[in-house]
Amino acid sequence: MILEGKHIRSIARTADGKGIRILDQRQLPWEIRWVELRDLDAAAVAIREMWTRGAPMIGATAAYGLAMALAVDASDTGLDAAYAMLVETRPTAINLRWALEQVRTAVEGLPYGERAAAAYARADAICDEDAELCRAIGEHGLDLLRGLHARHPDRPLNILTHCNAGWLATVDYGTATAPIYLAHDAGIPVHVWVDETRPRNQGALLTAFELRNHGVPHTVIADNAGGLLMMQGQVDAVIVGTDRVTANGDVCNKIGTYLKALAAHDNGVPFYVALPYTTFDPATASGADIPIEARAPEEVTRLTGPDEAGRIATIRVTDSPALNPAFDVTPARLVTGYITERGVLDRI
Ligand SMILES: CSC[C@H]1O[C@H](OP(=O)(O)O)[C@H](O)[C@@H]1O
Repeated sequence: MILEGKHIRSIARTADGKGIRILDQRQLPWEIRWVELRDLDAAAVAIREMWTRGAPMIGATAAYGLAMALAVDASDTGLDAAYAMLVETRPTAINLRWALEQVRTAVEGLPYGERAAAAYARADAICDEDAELCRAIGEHGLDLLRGLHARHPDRPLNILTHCNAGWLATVDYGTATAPIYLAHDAGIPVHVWVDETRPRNQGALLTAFELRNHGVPHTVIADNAGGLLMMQGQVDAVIVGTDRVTANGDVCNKIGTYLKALAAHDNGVPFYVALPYTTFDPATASGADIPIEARAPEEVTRLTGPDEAGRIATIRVTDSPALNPAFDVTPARLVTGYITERGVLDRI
């Protein structure tokens, strides 16, 4: 999306076409560091260690990771080994498995010498498709926000979002942010309450960075402040992204999303989930069946970032044991609607 005044995507092929170029999101917003991933191992590390993250972005990176692997070993054994390594990097976002299956289907049955090119082509198409899907999510979400703003045209529309479901989490536009960007660009005054999103602070670090670059008014809040704001009538709608929506409409998303949905339900605030259908997983019956990624306790017990002098420091939040589930599940009954490329749906 907009970065340093230019419209760019969050992932692209390297100049020689063999690798990919992504932003190392661990350094944002303090440093805009583009990195080149040039083989399978680099792609796996980047996903597992969250250099790059967000369901569609994880899928796109994995797709190219498989292509890079096939450029080295296009045998069935090599394909299976690369697939297994990539699919194990993060268990929750369905886009990872979906994208790997797309590439595997595109190459299976081809002569070994044609597989790498077919894999790169499918990965390219996944990126182009994702950008278009997210733009369409934005268009349908724009209609929704236009209607919400018409109820009180005298003041900005206040949207609360959790984590980062922005263009950094996708190839372009984002999912939850796409309607926000399009509404802002259409002249609808919109303000965003940005949940900091402990423990990795994707909201305070990444969503706030995106909104600043796009010129969208926003305010970072502690995760625990959203309920009060809703009770005070300061939130017109909640829009979040998702890592997987199951057959019954349950929504898996960053830890803390469920608590926002409960507060929204209790205060009559509409709660929307924005997703491309590539994040819909009809093969999983309900949220109870989704593997919830458990990440390192140190993400909770330590904080790392620049001090006032710009020196990177790590502080100890606590020396006690910590539990760090990365996602939770919001039951479909708490979801007002799903903003998709096919429209805003009251059921998926
Ligand atoms: C558009 S998918 C965004 C989704 O992914 C994030 O998870 P993570 O930062 O761990 O990759 C979060 O759940 C976002 O809502």
